[in-house]
Amino acid sequence: MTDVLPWLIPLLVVVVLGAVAALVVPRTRRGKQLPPVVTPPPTTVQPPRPAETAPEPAAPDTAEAAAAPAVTLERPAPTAGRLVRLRDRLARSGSPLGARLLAVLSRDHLTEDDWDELEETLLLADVGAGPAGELIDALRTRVRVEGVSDPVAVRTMLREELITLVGPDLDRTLHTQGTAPGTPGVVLVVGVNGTGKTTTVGKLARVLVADGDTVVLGAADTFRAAAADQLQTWGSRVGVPTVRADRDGADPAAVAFDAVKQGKADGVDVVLVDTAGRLQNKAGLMDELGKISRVITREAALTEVLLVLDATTGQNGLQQARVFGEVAGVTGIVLTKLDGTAKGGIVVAVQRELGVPVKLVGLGEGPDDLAPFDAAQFVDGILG
Ligand SMILES: Nc1nc2c(ncn2[C@@H]2O[C@H](COP(=O)(O)OP(=O)(O)OP(=O)(O)O)[C@@H](O)[C@H]2O)c(=O)[nH]1
Repeated sequence: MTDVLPWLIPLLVVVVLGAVAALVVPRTRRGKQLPPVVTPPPTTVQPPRPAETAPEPAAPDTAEAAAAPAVTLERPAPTAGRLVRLRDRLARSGSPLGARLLAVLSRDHLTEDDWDELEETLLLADVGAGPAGELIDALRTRVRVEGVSDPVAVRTMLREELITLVGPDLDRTLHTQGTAPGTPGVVLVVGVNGTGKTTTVGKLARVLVADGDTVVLGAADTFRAAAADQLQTWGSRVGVPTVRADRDGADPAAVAFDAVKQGKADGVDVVLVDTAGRLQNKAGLMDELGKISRVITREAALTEVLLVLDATTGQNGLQQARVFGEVAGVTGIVLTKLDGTAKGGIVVAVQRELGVPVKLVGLGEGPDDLAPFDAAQFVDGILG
């Protein structure tokens, strides 16, 4: 017996420990310590990819270095003064308008034909009949009363009247601040396909990052397969994560909801949600955008609904604007591709059409070619 005792004691200890473990583990599994069984979520948060412009990593010394390539984030250009910086683009796009107006107004003794020519120039630049008529009336009155003739005075007069037409007092603030403590501002970006929505969301993320905000992107354009990749690349360049669906054609409202939820959980300042741009019938559009808005507002208030319009599409763009204005509760307009058109007058027309101010303008395909809109700077741009 004394020979067996040294073996028996450890054996007993092992048996007792085994019994205790058998009793405790199942209980713990039923309790709170262990995570619940997780079903795969419909969306995933994609951390920023290494920036495309990151330098090629040097040959790594260790396996760890190879697994973690250096990420070089881009530093977006400051937003202050962007429109002034991009003024040459406007001057190029608007010069026929500005130059032609000035040329006619500088003539001695303006005739009826001259006034007709002015009106036609405004109409060709998509200003719209109503606003064009108002501008002509205002200019006629001033020419009659003030007898303006010297070129500098003519330019000043035209500048003042154009600024009045564009609306210097409209509130063009981009509402990106959450309305309740702990909730992000939520910006929903809508519009017809190809107008530049995804690009605008990417550029806007850079604007916000440049201004010191933290951002999450929601890729709710689940219709175009490449849109989420495109958005994720934009975000990656400035260290902004993208919430996206795991499969094409997923419910855009679910993605929008998850993005806002994620933004709230992460305590970010702003969530930007990109949407699909197909213009089906009005009822379908209304259903889809309505559902997206409804599910978002379960998590946080929508602080801005931006309608992206392509400035080169003229009257067609206005027609689209009308439909989206009716169904999406648009609070601001982004006018893209102003660099590619001489029809800067669309700024005036679209504001009149929707009763909503232009808040941002796209002036090129470059990452920082999006500028906050300002009436005076815009007019200076088109007058050259
Ligand atoms: N010149 C110029 N091109 C622009 C501007 N904004 C966007 N684009 C270009 O317009 C094209 C379409 O842009 P996207 O952002 O893919 O358009 P989208 O509205 O998201 O399109 P869908 O996803 O199909 O709905 C791209 O080639 C952009 O580079 C701009 O301000 N100026």
